[in-house]
Amino acid sequence: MSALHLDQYPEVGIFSVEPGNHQCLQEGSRSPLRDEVRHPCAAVYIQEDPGRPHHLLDSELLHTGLQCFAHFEGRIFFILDPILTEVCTTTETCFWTPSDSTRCRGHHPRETVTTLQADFLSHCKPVDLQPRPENPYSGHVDDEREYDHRVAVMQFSKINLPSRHHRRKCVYNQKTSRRRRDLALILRVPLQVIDMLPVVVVHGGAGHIPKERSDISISGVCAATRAGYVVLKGGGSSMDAVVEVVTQLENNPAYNAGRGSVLNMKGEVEMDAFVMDGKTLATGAVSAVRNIANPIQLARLVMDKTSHACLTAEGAAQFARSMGVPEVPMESLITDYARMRWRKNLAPDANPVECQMGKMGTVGAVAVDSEGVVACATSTGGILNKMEGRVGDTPCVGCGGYADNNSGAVSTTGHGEAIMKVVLARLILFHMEQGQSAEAASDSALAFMKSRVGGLGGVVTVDPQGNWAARFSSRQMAWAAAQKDILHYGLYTGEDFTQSIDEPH
Ligand SMILES: NC(=O)C[C@H](N)C(=O)O
Repeated sequence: MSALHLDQYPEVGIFSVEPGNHQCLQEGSRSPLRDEVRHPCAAVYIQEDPGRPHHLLDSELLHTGLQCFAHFEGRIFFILDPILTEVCTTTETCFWTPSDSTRCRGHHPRETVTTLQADFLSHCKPVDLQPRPENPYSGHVDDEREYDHRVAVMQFSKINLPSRHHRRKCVYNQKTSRRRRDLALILRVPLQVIDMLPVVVVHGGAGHIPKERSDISISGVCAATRAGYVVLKGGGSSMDAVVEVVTQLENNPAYNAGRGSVLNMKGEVEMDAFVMDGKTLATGAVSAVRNIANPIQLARLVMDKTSHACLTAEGAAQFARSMGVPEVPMESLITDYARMRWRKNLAPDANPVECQMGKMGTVGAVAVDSEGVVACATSTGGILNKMEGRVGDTPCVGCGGYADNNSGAVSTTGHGEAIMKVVLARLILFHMEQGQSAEAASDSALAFMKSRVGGLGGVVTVDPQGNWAARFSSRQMAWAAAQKDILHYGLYTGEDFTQSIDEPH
């Protein structure tokens, strides 16, 4: 029998109710995931498909599933679908089919299973789960995708643990797993995930937004947020969603990213962009790139197509050419507004601080998809009248953004030099790892940046469960978030307007 290598499937694993509590694991379990238990997770019960044979999964997984049956107290998800057969097709051993009743004879406690099942179900309430965008096991199975759409998830409000007697039977069944009828597959899915996901949170830059530009700033982030949410609801990944959002904002001349970027000392556009995938910690960045409409897409190509984390200036341009990314004239990226601000800042009586504040408008997004994978994307033209070749915080890992499924994702905006000094995005996730909420962690890191280095900025933050925050220490930050078909948005501190996601802004 070919074994299923659990470590290849980060979403399949053993878990305990409390992070760090391994008591529910079978003694002597050889699971490679044994030490990776960090989050409260969901257990999944897979009912047999009446029409199909089940195949035996790796017996170790069966064992751990049984342990879960015996020890998991409350709050369990069961998937009533033969999704497991997707996994099982990698193995040869036939497990059980309803027609194959001989295998249920004798020692198989059929009634026990049925009773347990009825008992479980009587304490279940259905919860919607989005069809999974991509079959995580698709490398092994190609004809089973239809099952994705048949997943029904039940959340327990209360569960009666099997009696000792039942447990003993289960243990027996571990040894004779050919006769087992019920399989438990355990997914590392935080329990709250089902309700709160997917979610996308977007910013259009922290700073001081002139009154006449506040409406377009807000409507732009709202429109981009909706677009990102559509991607997520359609089963797209969080990475697809954040890249879509940022691409839209780069194309919108109201922001300091892509078209609309601020100009450097020489009156030219040089842009930075960054993406990060929380599942693998893969990153991609470009810095000081010119003549490209969507630096965020180039950053994603760096992540996907190279073994590097960041390409800069001419090297990035060469890479873009090799990838067939079209070059655009710099003029097409420069708006009248950007040129006006640049000139104003060159005037002898210009107040450089005031001018800097007026031009903020870096864009960024974080998202968690239905699979619980987090991602971030950030793109900027940098700061006004910067020196040629200046690289800001945006493309630096942990500064302009960070994404890690173990803690969350952040995209930042604000004074890049200050953000780099405190490694703002990673600092926020550090606070979250210490137990702070997304909101509290964002506030404390921003407060630290202000007090320690005098820097102002803003962030959007999510945790893998879908809790999110849009926080800033600057006067304003255009932001929006979409979750549970509701659009949230705001510009000044304390604002959180809501409307249905379908309502035009
Ligand atoms: N507006 C911004 O967010 C600027 C960006 N953080 C930079 O310093 O490059």
